Amino acid sequence: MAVLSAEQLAVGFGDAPVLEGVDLTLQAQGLIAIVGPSGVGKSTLLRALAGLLPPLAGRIERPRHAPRKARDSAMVFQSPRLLPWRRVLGNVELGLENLGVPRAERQSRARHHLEQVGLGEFLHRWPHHLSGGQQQRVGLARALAVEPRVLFMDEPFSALDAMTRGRLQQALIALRRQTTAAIVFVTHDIEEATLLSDRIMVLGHAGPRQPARVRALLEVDLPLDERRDDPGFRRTVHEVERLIGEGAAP
Ligand SMILES: Nc1ncnc2c1ncn2[C@@H]1O[C@H](COP(=O)(O)OP(=O)(O)OP(=O)(O)O)[C@@H](O)[C@H]1O
Repeated sequence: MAVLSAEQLAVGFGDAPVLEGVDLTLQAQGLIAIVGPSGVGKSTLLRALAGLLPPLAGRIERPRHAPRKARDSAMVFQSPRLLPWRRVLGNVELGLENLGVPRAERQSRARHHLEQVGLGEFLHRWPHHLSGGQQQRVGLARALAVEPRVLFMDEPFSALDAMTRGRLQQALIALRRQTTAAIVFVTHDIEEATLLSDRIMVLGHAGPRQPARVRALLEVDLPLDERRDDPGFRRTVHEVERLIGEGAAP
């Protein structure tokens, strides 16, 4: 089921597009990774798709469904931006308060999503008593709790050490089986993109003073479990590296 579609989207600031010609359809339960060189417009595209930045051209459609106490989308950033004066549970309940969800339901939804990210034991901790990886898990639970149709993640694991990052990648792979949200995941890390996604959108600069373009949209047809061990994993990583390394787009 399509939860969002974009057609010939141009995004940028003022009247100058940073990126143009983006066609994209997001399906429930899919994960698309967006990769490309620094400054190509990955975060700008994410913000436009999330409705935080008006597109300069093109159309974004978000099919409407029956009203429910949920959000169309939620964001997870590099830093989780937790409220220091609220405990873990209170931080996750926050978005549900804004949706007008009654207290008992709020608490049970927040608990459920904290358990989902492996933090069932930490409900009453203060954020500053958590590690960076645990704080990022709280941010993820907070985003999941509003049951978004699309979950936007902007380099969510890039501030973490390699081991914590690996654990959170595995947590996200497990989560994909339990959520119906479509996930859009911006990353610099091509291995991470290949590990997590079923499609990879490669953005590329098209030339000096020209807006960037979509260079390729690859299908990643590999099993989610033990994906690194599949011979197709390296092939896909190399293919994406090659696409990013290419000069000007045709
Ligand atoms: N608020 C803004 N006003 C004007 N230009 C901006 C603004 N934010 C970003 N830009 C410019 O838009 C372009 C794309 O930025 P964006 O952050 O989307 O790139 P990115 O691909 O996410 O980069 P990185 O990988 O380094 O995070 C850059 O040239 C950047 O300087």
